[in-house]
Amino acid sequence: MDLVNQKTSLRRAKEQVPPATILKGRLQQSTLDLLSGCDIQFRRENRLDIALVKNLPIALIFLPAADIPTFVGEGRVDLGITGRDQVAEHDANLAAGEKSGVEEILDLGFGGCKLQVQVPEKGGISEAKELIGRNVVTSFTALASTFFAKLEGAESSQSLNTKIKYVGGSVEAACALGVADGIVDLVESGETMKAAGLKAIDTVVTSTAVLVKSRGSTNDVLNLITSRIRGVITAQKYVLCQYNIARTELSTASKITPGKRAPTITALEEENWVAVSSMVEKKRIATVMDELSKVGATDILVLTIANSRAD
Ligand SMILES: Nc1ncnc2c1ncn2[C@@H]1O[C@H](COP(=O)(O)OP(=O)(O)OP(=O)(O)O)[C@@H](O)[C@H]1O
Ligand SMILES: O=P(O)(O)OC[C@H]1O[C@H](OP(=O)(O)OP(=O)(O)O)[C@H](O)[C@@H]1O
Repeated sequence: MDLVNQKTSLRRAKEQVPPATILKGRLQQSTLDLLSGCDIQFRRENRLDIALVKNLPIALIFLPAADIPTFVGEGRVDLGITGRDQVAEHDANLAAGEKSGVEEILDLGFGGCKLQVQVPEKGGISEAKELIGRNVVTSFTALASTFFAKLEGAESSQSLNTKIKYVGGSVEAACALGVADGIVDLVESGETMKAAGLKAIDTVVTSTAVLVKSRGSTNDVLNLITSRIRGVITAQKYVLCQYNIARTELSTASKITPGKRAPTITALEEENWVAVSSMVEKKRIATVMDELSKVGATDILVLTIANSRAD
């Protein structure tokens, strides 16, 4: 990668367009989809980790998920998208009493995984406390140290008996290679863990992708982007449910579909009947439709929400 060009364009972009948002790696595709839903238009040159947005005064900087909390925390960029696990690791590295510069604004709902303590399936260890004083390998040394410090009742992670060792990747191989008695690693589908003959015995952090901002940072563009992202996330999470119901059953039906604030009720030409329109969480919609049918709702329709501006 041409670092000189990259640094120069980064400097130029920062001078021209201060607010920036950043992303790279595993969470990238979902993030790009999200930005596209927000109508944030940009063209990324081949091999360049910075892109100027065409229709807003911002630059996007593509960085590894683990580095994003540092850049956001130090106020070098205003907004970031990364895993909550990475923010937690960054924060666990802060000195005692030091306040994190990273503030979570929004759970983005994708990139779900868990940072878990894992041991060999056939090794006889079944609780994390049995690893005290032994070797634990991880890429998340700060979170693992804090976790075992708590288990040990240690004053700080400096006085730990458990030996926490860092490796950058293929953490799951550490037990089989005799480097570790247990590991602390991310689990999504669980396939890597299973293939390595490991089992999870505890959870350190549950994570999803989050939108973070630099603490105290606020400006119109930042608020605009946050509001657009919130709108797209809400639209993805909810559907619009419409149905007709006899007025006598309205209060029962409204309890089934209370909406985000309240359902919209419209009178029908037919006396004593109303039409109801309400946002319902997508994952609950089948059950909600069953319940509505049971209380006599008719013409139940479910509509996709393309976008939204709602809190
Ligand atoms: N199965 C998974 N393994 C690792 N990370 C996952 C998984 N599922 C979701 N994530 C989230 O993605 C983040 C990792 O993103 P990151 O871009 O650093 O990793 P990557 O995809 O390995 O890319 P890179 O090539 O830059 O290392 C994690 O911190 C976590 O929040
Ligand atoms: O539960 P799963 O769906 O199997 O995903 C979890 C695995 O994915 C990640 O590794 P990655 O593929 O990023 O490679 P790495 O081991 O080199 O970090 C993570 O460190 C786990 O090993």
